[in-house]
Formats: sequence, structure tokens, C-alpha cells
Amino acid sequence: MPTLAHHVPDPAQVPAGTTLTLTRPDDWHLHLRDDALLQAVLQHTAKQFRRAIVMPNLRPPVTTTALAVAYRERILAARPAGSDFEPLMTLYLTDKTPAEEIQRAKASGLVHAVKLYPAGATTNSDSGVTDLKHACAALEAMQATGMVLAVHGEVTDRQIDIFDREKMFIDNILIPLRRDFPGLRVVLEHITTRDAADYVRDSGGDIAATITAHHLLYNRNAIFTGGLRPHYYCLPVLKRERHRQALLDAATSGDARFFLGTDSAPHARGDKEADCGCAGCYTGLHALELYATAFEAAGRLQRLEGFASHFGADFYRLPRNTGTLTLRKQDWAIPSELPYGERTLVPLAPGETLGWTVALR
Ligand SMILES: NC(=O)N[C@@H](CC(=O)O)C(=O)O
Ligand SMILES: [Zn+2]
Ligand SMILES: [Zn+2]
Repeated sequence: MPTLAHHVPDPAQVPAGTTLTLTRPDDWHLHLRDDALLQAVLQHTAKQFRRAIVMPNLRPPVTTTALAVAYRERILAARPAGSDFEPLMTLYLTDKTPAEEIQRAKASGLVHAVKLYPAGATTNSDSGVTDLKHACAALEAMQATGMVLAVHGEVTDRQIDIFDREKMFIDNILIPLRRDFPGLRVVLEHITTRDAADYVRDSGGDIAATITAHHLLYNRNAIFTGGLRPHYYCLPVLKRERHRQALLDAATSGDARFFLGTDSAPHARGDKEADCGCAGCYTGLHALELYATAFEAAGRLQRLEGFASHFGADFYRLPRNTGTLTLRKQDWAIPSELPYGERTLVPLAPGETLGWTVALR
């Protein structure tokens, strides 16, 4: 097997032992799953983040406020002892979501976004929206109540090259949608291209984007280094280096429209190492260490706090956290796998060494 050691960039800019203290960060795009997998991953996220926007793509999907409230209870029950982690719930938009469901979600105070999965775009998206014209009533209610629309921004037409699906979504779906609903508050999730970063930076109105650690650290070569690397496969798929550079520029620019969303998306090892492997990278274990590595490589560690701890809360109109988290420049070996039940989970960059450790909170 070829070594993966060259994968994580090797910045070596900051002396060992340096510490970086941030306001406690939040994760604005996270998959926690359910049952045994929820049990396995929640402890990792709860150590790193105070709050997270929890994605609703369970089977069956979280389509109602009642389901979101019940899911929230399961998450709270799975927290490690003493944890004050707070799940921020989302609803899964379908062709049939009624306006009243949006009003109920808003009134609950527990649902903070509604998620648009174009049907078939990604993991567990088959109940997603087939055509936005079916979602008009829900979108109007979202616009009226200020509920955030969180978007998986890829077209699903198989004729379109997979590397072009994000740009095509912006041009053909997002721009017309925002023209029809100018007051809609939108987060374009897990952006992967220069086109998306330019669009979010330059267009007017209430729009922001989340950026994952893996899209800041890797380009598409990572999927094919010496052979096929399923643990680097996610959607939207990693892109060319020039896109990675644009994302790193955006994340480290200090522009409040760009903030942290890990898109940590755990799948059992066997479900990724398969004929038709699942999309998703597991970064819940070491998200902040990965982001710190990317920001350090860009020479912009001082911009990490805004990105990780301020801008997302501001966009979601939630108070910024109190308390702090400290990262220390200290080598830390990423485990090659993690047990959960009878199965295992492979974190991003298994077996590699990161230069940062979460020291204390
Ligand atoms: N990002 C992924 O590759 N996978 C996510 C779904 C998603 O966020 O699109 C998952 O739920 O596994
Ligand atoms: Zn997605
Ligand atoms: Zn996701």
C-alpha cells in the first residue's frame, strides 16, 4: 500500500507548543445518524462543538417538527455525562411539505433550518424535492418566517458531468430561486468550487456558505492516490486544486458569509469499501484539528475564530457561545479506525499525524 503521509499538508509554521484559544465553536452542518452510530459519533462532536445544525437525512427522513423534536430527544439522551452540547434541528423538505409545517417548526424554537436535497443528489435523498415548483408554499412560509433554507447545491441530471453539478445548480436553480424569493435566507452547504465561493461573496441578500475541512485540505487527487481511496469520497465530490485554493481564500478571508460546517458524514467501513460505496467523510473526530491545519497552511490562523465560532451564529441569529476551547500545536495520530457496535468507522486521513490537538475547553 502506498503511504498517505503526503496527504495532509505539512505547514510547520507555528512552533510546537503554541496554543490557540477560541470562543467555543459550532458546527453548522453535521450528520449524527441514529442508534449505534449516533452513540459512537456524538461524543466526538460534543468534545469539539457547543452546538451543531443536525442534518435530517435519516431513514425515514425528518420531515416534520414532531419527528425533529423526537430526534432531538434521542440526541440529548446520547450525550456523554456532563455534556452541554446542543443539537439545532432541521427539517427535510419534500414535494409535500405544507406551509403549516414550516410555521410549526418556527414556533417550536428548536428547528433552525429546512434542508433542500434535490431528489437523488446524495445519501438518503430519494424523498427530496423533485421540482422546486412543488415546494412554493413551504418556501413562501420560510421567507415570511425567516426560516433558513439549507441547500445541497447540485443538479441531479446524470447527463451533467459530476464535477459541474454545483455550478449548474447555482446558475439554473439557485439564482432563479433567489429571484423568486428575494427575502429567503439561504445557506449553500459544503461548497466545493470557485464558482460557488464567488457567487456567495458577490451576490446580494441573505446568503452564506458552509465549508468542510476536507474541501479545504484536499483536491480530487486524494481520491485516486495510488489506488481508489473511498474514505476521501464525499458529495459534492472533491474538485481541482484551483477550487480548493478558492475555498481556502474564502474561508480565511474574514468574510462573515463563510463559516464552518464539517459535513461529517459517518458510514460503516463496509458501506464505503464496497461496489457502490457511500459518499461521506467522517471528520467529527478531529474537525478542529483539520481546520487548524488548513488555516495554518494558509498563514491565517488568526481568522479561524470568526469562521469557527462567530459567523455561523450571527447568520443563524443565535447568540455567540461563551467559554473557550484551546488548540495546541502538538502531533496527534489519527486512529486508523474506530469501533462502533460490531462494525467500524474510518476517520478521514486514517493513520496520519495532525499537527494540532484539542487541548482543553
Ligand atoms: N456529504 C456526503 O457525502 N454525504 C452526506 C450527505 C450530504 O451531505 O450530501 C451523508 O449523509 O452521508
Ligand atoms: Zn449534502
Ligand atoms: Zn451533509
